[in-house]
Amino acid sequence: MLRLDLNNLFSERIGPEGIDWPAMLAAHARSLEVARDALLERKSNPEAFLGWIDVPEDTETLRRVLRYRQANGWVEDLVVLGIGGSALGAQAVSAALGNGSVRLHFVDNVEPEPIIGLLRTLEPHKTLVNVISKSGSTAETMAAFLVFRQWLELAVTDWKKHVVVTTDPAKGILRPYAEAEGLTAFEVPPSVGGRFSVTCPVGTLPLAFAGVDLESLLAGARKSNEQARGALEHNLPAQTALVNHLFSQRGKNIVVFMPYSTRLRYLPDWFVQLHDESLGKMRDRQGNEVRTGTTAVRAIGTTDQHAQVQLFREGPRDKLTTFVRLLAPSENLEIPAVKGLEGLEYLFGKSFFELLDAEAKATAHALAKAGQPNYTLALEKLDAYNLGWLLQHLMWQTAFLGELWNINAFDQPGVELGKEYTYALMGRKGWETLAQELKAEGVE
Ligand SMILES: O=P(O)(O)OC[C@H]1O[C@H](O)[C@H](O)[C@@H](O)[C@@H]1O
Repeated sequence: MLRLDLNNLFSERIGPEGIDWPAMLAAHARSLEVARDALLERKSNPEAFLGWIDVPEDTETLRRVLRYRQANGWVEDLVVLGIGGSALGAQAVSAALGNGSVRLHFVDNVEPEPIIGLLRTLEPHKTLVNVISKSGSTAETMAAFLVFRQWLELAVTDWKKHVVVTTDPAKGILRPYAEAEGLTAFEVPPSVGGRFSVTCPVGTLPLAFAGVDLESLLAGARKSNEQARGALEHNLPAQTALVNHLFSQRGKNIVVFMPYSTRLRYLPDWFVQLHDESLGKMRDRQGNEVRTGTTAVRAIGTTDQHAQVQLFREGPRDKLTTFVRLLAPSENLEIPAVKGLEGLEYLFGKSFFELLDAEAKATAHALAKAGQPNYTLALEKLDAYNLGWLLQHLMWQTAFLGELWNINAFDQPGVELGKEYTYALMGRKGWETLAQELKAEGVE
């Protein structure tokens, strides 16, 4: 169950910047319904990149992923070679819900030392390498694959058994390679963008090895679909999209995303890509220069109360904070009394979850008292169903915002130039002219 607490957005809590929620919801009801209908209408067009809506209904692919997991019980270490949307979802969910049966490692950068260190620890015979790239050509992922491919061939006789590919069904360098070498391969559906791909094999294959209950993860995602299709008063993603929209209009250009959970420590990283890469756009759908976007900032409660809350409370009023809380622990831990530490008697006999929950409520209220708007998404507990629900909720929220802001939330043209400069600096064939231009500009 996902519950929304908007109290710290209302004027009785945060003063003049507060909103009259019933009035705002009524005033924007039509535009939210139009947005929802537009998204549902466009989703049959693969070019609209709305395939993530229906992925949680695709039980056939899920069954194939689970069969592959079943057939590879020998795996003790799974190395994911992927970056951005090809790594962040599986990293967030496995950190939250992985049961440790298989150790997951994420190679999502090209700093050499961590990769060398990982290679030194791995037992090749017990290692499966899942190279994941929607485009099938991302430099970092391909460089890592070249190293791991050679490492396997030198170490084991049947290296092909130790590689599984997740990429576009037709495009890119990886797909023809997988076919030519007869490697097991899964698909990133063409209609699903990387940052929306956690419920397709990009996420579910590593998560199957991490021991995550994938049926429940997808069932939770379907629950969010149900809400997004339903009446506005139950449409939580439309509501949180409206909150983000209203406060971006009030100059809150930063959205802090702060789960009160160490197990959710990588969720903000996944959300940052989803939010920033979807909504930070130069042009609207008609090509007008608009430069939309609010900046997502990672934070974890209670930890970052001791690092960032000073700024969140007393700094500029340029932030909207989203808290994620759990309504119940999966396990709990009692705080014992200790003789001689009577100054801590307020903790004696209490539980860690009580302290976590108190700190979450205290921080949210302290921000509200300083006129800093914040709202809370509360999960019944941290399990696959509720996390799947939250992930799909945040994807819908992002999609609704893209509609409200009249932008394409599903492309990322802004990342291309950096890639082209990289090709030029690395001496890639065909990029010689650009390399010359860079040299003339003092970049080489
Ligand atoms: O999955 P890939 O094609 O390797 O892309 C990995 C990532 O890099 C791209 O440049 C985009 O910024 C991301 O949206 C994407 O998730």
